[in-house]
Amino acid sequence: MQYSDTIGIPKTDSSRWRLRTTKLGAQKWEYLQSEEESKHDPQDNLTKYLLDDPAFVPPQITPNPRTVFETTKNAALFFQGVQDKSSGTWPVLYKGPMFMAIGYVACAYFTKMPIPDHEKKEIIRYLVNTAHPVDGGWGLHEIDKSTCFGTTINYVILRILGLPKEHPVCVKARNTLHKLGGAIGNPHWGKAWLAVLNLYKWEGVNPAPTELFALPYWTPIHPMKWWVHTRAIYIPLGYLSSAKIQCELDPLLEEIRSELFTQPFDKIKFADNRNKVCGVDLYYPHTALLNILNNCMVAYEKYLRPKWLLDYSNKKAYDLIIKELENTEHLGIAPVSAAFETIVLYIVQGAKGADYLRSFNRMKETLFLGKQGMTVMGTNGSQVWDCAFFIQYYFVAGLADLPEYHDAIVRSFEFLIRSQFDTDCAKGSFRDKRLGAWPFSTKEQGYTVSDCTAEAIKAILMVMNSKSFKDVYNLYDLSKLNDAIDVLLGLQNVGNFEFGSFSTYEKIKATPMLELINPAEVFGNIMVEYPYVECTDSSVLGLAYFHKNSNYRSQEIKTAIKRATDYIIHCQRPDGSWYGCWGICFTYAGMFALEALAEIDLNYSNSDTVRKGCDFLVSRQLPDGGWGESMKSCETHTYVSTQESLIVQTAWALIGLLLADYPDKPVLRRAVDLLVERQQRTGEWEFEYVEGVFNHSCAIEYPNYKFLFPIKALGLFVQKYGDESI
Ligand SMILES: CC(C)=CCC[C@@H](C)[C@H]1CC[C@@]2(C)C3=C(CC[C@]12C)[C@@]1(C)CC[C@H](O)C(C)(C)[C@@H]1CC3
Repeated sequence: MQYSDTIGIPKTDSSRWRLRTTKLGAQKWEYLQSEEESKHDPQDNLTKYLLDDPAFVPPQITPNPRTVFETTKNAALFFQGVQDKSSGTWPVLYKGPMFMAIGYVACAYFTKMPIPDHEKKEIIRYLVNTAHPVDGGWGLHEIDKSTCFGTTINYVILRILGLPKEHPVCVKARNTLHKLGGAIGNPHWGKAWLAVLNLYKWEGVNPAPTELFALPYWTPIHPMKWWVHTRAIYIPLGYLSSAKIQCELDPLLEEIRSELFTQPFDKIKFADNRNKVCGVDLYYPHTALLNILNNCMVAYEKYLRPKWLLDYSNKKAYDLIIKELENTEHLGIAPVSAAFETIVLYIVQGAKGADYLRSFNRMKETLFLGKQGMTVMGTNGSQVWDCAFFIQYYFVAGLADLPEYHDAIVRSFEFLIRSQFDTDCAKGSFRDKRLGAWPFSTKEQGYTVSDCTAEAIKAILMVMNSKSFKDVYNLYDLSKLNDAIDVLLGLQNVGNFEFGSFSTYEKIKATPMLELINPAEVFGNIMVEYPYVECTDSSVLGLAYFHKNSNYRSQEIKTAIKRATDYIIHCQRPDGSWYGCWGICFTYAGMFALEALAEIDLNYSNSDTVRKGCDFLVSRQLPDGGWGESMKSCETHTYVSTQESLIVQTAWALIGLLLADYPDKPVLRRAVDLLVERQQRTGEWEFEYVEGVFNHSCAIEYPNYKFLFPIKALGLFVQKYGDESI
């Protein structure tokens, strides 16, 4: 029973939903319109699992396991039982950020594209179920306090989708918004969405001039040297803000205008509030430099900007959007930029424009349904990343050679093969060579990620090295991994910035000083690429595993590994920890770093770095034998424990310690016991707490982690100490 049920919020008939997937991993929810259709097209078991339907039939496992390995096997059986067999992936609701759905809803409203009733109902239901239980607002992410940004945009969604102003959910959220000072205190992206929807005036939004994109590339601050996400957002956002595009005003928008602010809309001096950001939202305040630049830009836009230059630079921005769509099969890199892009396409091409229609349609692949309702995910999924882990961890855990796991591994292996990039990006799109690499989600999304490439290389090789998989050797031409290695080697930072490290999508191309002009206010470290210890660790693992299997670019790989591991050692904090940016937080990074160091044979007994790393983790073990780290660690850059230990983090710590050859076995056994105790009778582990993070301030769930990491941890334990009874 969800909260929405207790207050009578309508919902769809969950038995009518079908999850359609493609061989390339695209996932789309479809709602069957009649009982009749439903009969001919029965709902599968995976969908029932995803919707928490009691009719879900869990896979057959050994009842009452007696040993650690039996426990591991049961978990492994459960997990492969919820694989989507046709694609070889694990579709899951990749949720957490609360600022994604506004893009889809605003884009549909702006372009007058109807949102079907079943989507409307479920999006409303999701928001009702995720509203803060006390004040009814929303934050930046699902476990955040209510913020002006989260509350404003999600309130606007509810209103646009038809929840009346007087509905108690709206009343409660609105009161909270007003207590936060009203929508005037929105950060830059909030203000921008409101301005696009004509619920705010562009003069109250700091400028994002497209002229930047007309600069010659050699300028050190050229936006195409920024982090891929930031530039992908600022290209269309720049277009909309430079051209001051606004949705047609209608009676509903006029009503919403009168609800969002603490003063009448017409009395607000928007221009005076460009820099006003509600205190609870602020994570990354403006620097004095940014304020000066913004003031100059405002003056420039008002008095100096020649029309021809505006047209010229907006045309440049539009061309870049078209290239982005070409490179991503119209998906765009992620939902925020995709929504802004789709509005620009509508402006330029009109309601019948082919690119607009295709982009709008593909946005639907980021919508995902769960038991709380439907929302827009952080990306179009986490398919490649999960598959690469799945294959590797079943090998590491000693499962892959057992016949019962064979077919699931083959399906994922085939998915990874299909997902390797086999084309490069369009000329003039400022993208590096990608041929041979892998993305985080799907090949169509089109963006190389360093660690995803490295983990996929390792997974592919494990299958190709195993006698048990002789039947599929012929499916893959191993020389294609050389292309992957070329891309990966090219991603290492070997210039002035953070020598030896790896970043996410590209190498660092511009100075981190650009963070001084980070305009987003709610995120840290978004302007350029940064070195990430986890990306560096995975890259070491991929390179080292490849190196053991091939002579290709052997010397260069050796050098790259040396440089990367030196970087890992160098970026350890004095207390022995590593700060993690993509998982929570020190535990996640500790695991990856210890694994990478184990790859070059550094362990507890021969390395100070490893010893300190292990001692740090062990010092955080909770009395019940597990680990638990709070999202607060990411925000404050200081280890903050949760009260209860958590299975995913217990598994992370256990993996790190096992791979580092930590000598005190009882410490490890207690963690194993905790994982065993928490396992359900079905073989699964239940969701406990969000696992991931981005940009220091936003939490995001990785629903497959609760299977992948405990399976790896338990399997490693069994490999090392034998199969102990539980
Ligand atoms: C602030 C902005 C631009 C919001 C849009 C959301 C994206 C930036 C997020 C959503 C998912 C996300 C956290 C992701 C990553 C980058 C940023 C993403 C795409 C990467 C690929 C970075 C490298 C990481 O090791 C890992 C592979 C785990 C993640 C996966 C998800």
